[in-house]
Amino acid sequence: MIRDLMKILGPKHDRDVKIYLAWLVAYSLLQGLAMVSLVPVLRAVLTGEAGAAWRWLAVVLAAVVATCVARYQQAMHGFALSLITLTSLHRRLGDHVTSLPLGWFSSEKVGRLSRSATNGTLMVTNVTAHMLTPLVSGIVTPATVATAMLVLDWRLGVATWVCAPLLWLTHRWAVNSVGRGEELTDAATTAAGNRVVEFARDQQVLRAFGRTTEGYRPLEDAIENQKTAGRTLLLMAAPRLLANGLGVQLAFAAVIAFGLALVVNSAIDPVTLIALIALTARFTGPLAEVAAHSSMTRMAANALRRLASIVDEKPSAEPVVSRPVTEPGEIELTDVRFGYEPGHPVLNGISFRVPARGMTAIVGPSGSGKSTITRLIMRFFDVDSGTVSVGGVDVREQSTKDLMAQLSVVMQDVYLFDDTLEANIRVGRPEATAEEVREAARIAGVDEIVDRLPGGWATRVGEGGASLSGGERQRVSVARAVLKDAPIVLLDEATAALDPENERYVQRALRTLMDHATLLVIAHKLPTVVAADQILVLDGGGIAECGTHEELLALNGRYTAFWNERRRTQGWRLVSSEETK
Ligand SMILES: Nc1ncnc2c1ncn2[C@@H]1O[C@H](COP(=O)(O)OP(=O)(O)OP(=O)(O)O)[C@@H](O)[C@H]1O
Repeated sequence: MIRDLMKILGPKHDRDVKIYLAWLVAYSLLQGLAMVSLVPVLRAVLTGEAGAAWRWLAVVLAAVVATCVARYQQAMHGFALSLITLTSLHRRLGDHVTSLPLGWFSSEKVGRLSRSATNGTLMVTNVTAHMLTPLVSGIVTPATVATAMLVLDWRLGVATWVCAPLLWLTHRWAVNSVGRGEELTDAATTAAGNRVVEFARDQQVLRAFGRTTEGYRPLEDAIENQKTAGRTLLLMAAPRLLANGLGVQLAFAAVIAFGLALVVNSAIDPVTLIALIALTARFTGPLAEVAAHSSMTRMAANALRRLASIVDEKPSAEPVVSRPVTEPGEIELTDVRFGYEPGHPVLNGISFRVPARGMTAIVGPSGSGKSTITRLIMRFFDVDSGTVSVGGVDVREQSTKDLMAQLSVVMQDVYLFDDTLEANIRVGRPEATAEEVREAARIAGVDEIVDRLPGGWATRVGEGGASLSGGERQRVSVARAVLKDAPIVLLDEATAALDPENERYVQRALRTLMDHATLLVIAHKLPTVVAADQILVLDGGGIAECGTHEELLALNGRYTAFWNERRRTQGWRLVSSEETK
């Protein structure tokens, strides 16, 4: 738990944690000593030695004052650490997450991150403020008392130490069951949370297929799993926690019974026994408190471990020195093998070169790995073997900043921030002047959207660009690429037909981009394919054919089949629309 806490707070706060722990241990030790010093007081009172009683009372007082000072110090340091956790953990998580490879961001991981960043952080804030104190004092104070018992009466001391491992074992047994149960409920809660988000996001599809009234099976299953996990936690943990509390009281009773047996056999005088019973009663208090806090402590330990596991995730390997680009605008893949999961290769030793300037189109059946190629070029994932070079240099030898400076990306799923159109275009190059932003907007046809919006340039576009149509969002994305003016543009052409107006704007912007950039297009439309300087036909994890449109048609192979298929589909559409007029 402490190791995880240090990990998530970072090395900068190691010293703060150590000072806090030192005060906490000092407080727990002093608390034990204060309890022990009560024994001679009691003994003196019971035997009527007034002078000794006053002397020992002074010792008790001194021990109590020292305990209070240590308690105050540990509480203040604990609260200070809590504050540090609250203010710095989100930043630390944010900084770390931005260094992770983009392949890490699956919906399951993002769901877990969001739960850790909210509930987890609150839980961790409580660790130093409240939770560690009963845990540490619940171990150190009884250990101090039990050691002192050895000095006061070795037989009762040994009896107390014999109980300790048994108590520890029942405690671990109870706490581990809480931990396991909590892991199950956390996984089930994360899954249910993800399903709720999916249910809300996909309302359009669900309603279109009438799936909202009869219920959405995956969500119902996830909620049912969550209930089962909660019940399992309760059934697993409650009896064991009860047994743990009972164990503490039984140990207390056993030590008293043993002491009484010693008195009966005249091995110890009754006065000492009464004093030691008073001490044993104080001894069980902190233990009972550990038992009472054990489930919360275990949950906090799990939250700490989950946060620590995020901080432990390896950032993308960045080179010590980023190698400068040697062939601006060029992309080359050499014998690249890659799969998302071991044993399921997507690309099987693929090699091709995209020369600077001009347009290269990638075509191929769905699932053949077209988008995967663009992800490898952007280094969202690292190849299993082979090399991906951008600008003449292996992407692994370039810093993310240098690599991304060479690339503009226009994907099908355009995400817009809930901000103005201007701010959304400016994402392409934040330092661009207002004129440059307007010029990029004009080239991509965004100015025409602005004219129609009630607030003009100042209109907010809603979360994800919800107030714009798909075609309009793509125009904004193209404007970003125009503004960025990177030497390479990766474009995933929209599969859905854009209306002629959007199509015209997007094509015009692409021609502008092509004037001084390399265009690598995942092409879905025949005019784009025909206009390409080079066409790569992807199939079976490799390049099946490569050449210009004419060269590939002459081969009469896969490309010809693809071409004929697309023309037939397009022809069918034309006829169909004619007929409906
Ligand atoms: N994040 C991922 N994790 C696991 N497998 C994936 C992931 N992304 C894609 N795949 C799998 O990799 C294969 C290639 O996917 P990719 O998206 O590159 O195909 P594509 O040719 O772009 O398809 P489409 O034309 O339908 O977009 C597919 O079998 C797909 O299921």
